[in-house]
Amino acid sequence: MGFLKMLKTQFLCHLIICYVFLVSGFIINLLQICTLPLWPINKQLARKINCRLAYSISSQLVALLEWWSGTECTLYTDPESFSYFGKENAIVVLNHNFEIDFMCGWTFCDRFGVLGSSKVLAKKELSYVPVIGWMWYFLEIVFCKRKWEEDRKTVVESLQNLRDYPEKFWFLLHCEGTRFTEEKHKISMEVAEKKGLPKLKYHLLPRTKGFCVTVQNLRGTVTAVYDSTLNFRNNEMPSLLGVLNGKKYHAALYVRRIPLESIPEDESECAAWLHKLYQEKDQFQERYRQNGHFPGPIMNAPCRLWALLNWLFWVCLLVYPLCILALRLLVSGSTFTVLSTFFFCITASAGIRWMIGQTEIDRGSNYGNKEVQMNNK
Ligand SMILES: CC/C=C\C/C=C\C/C=C\C/C=C\C/C=C\C/C=C\CCC(=O)SCCNC(=O)CCNC(=O)[C@H](O)C(C)(C)COP(=O)(O)OP(=O)(O)OC[C@H]1O[C@@H](n2cnc3c(N)ncnc32)[C@H](O)[C@@H]1OP(=O)(O)O
Ligand SMILES: CCCCCCCC/C=C\CCCCCCCC(=O)OC[C@@H](O)COP(=O)(O)O
Repeated sequence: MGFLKMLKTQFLCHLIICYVFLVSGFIINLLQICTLPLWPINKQLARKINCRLAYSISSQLVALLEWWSGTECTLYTDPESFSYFGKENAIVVLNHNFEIDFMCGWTFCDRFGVLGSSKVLAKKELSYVPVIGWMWYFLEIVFCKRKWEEDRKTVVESLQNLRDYPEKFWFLLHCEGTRFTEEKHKISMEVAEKKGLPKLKYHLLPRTKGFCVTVQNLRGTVTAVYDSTLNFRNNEMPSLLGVLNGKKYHAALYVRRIPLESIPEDESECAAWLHKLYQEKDQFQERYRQNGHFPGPIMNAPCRLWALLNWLFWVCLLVYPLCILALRLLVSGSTFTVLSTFFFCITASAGIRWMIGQTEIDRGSNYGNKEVQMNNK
């Protein structure tokens, strides 16, 4: 094992990375709070500032993926679609099988300059996660409880809010609503059977309501749907802990650009359209499993230096005071100070472990684990 590779597995390195992420994150959350008085005066300026502040947080995870773990993210798409990326607002439909799919998504957002403003229909629980969840309030992320009767009003309102957003954005939808597990897959295929829909091998049955309402409310604001299918080479099952340990993964993303005009306006036709889309996605996954690549040429979307520069900036700013503090602590010799610092570090580590746990499928929700009564919603 090379020295650098060994260094990346060291707990002390992880502690420093997490410390930088947490402290910089809290500083940015605080700055975001400071923008509150600006919202009623100049909403568009407040939004633009918050996009830049959010970039400073989310790009740290991009830097971790690209520069620390060296993960390769390959983009399969046609040149025509490629020419639109980053130049228009779009709805991204992505499969939800991997613990780091959000990091790969963010990486592509960064490559096309829409990372700060990227949006998602996220489960409400994520809004309580420190740093990222709090940052999302200021980005006007759309949250849902995954209970349609309760969500309908808030989701529509949040989507309508985005109609005058001043920055180009991608709106991410994991239509499966939860991450793939064998158990959830079995149950969702029972639902598919009852609905007379073809079975899917690699996806859960998509929930159509969120997609239809998004298309309805963002018509005229977004111009296309990016049907995106993600997989990893050699059945890799990547994790955030793996990335933190410097493990290199190989992601492949296949993107088809579908103009929004071609998506039916009628709700049941729109739902049928989405089911057909997932049947096609399933075939793409099958081909990837068999051939090791997606259809379409590989397009070169190079990673940018900004994520790394932002990360280095925070490291320089925050690691020096940490060293001074540690040194002072050592020379102070006060048992009380040493013990309280020790307990503070343990609590912070437990906190960060809990945050990482949010990305782990084994600790995922029970949503989709039981079949919801059909026609009961
Ligand atoms: C060039 C590069 C291109 C792309 C780059 C890629 C990506 C980058 C883009 C942007 C990045 C931005 C941000 C990323 C950062 C972080 C994101 C991370 C994660 C957050 C994601 C989440 O939190 S996912 C969870 C929350 N989101 C969703 O659930 C969305 C999908 N869900 C819906 O749309 C739902 O409809 C709903 C949530 C709106 C409502 O939920 P509800 O449960 O009430 O659903 P439904 O009413 O729809 O469900 C009932 C219908 O489902 C049938 N049913 C019943 N049981 C099941 C079952 N077990 N499985 C499947 N279906 C079932 C039931 O029969 C009902 O059917 P109907 O026909 O009657 O509707
Ligand atoms: C710079 C390095 C920083 C290292 C430390 C990182 C600490 C962790 C940071 C952020 C954790 C929160 C990330 C939130 C994104 C998780 C997205 C996700 O995948 O949510 C799952 C949801 O879709 C479905 O949930 P279920 O499958 O129903 O359950």
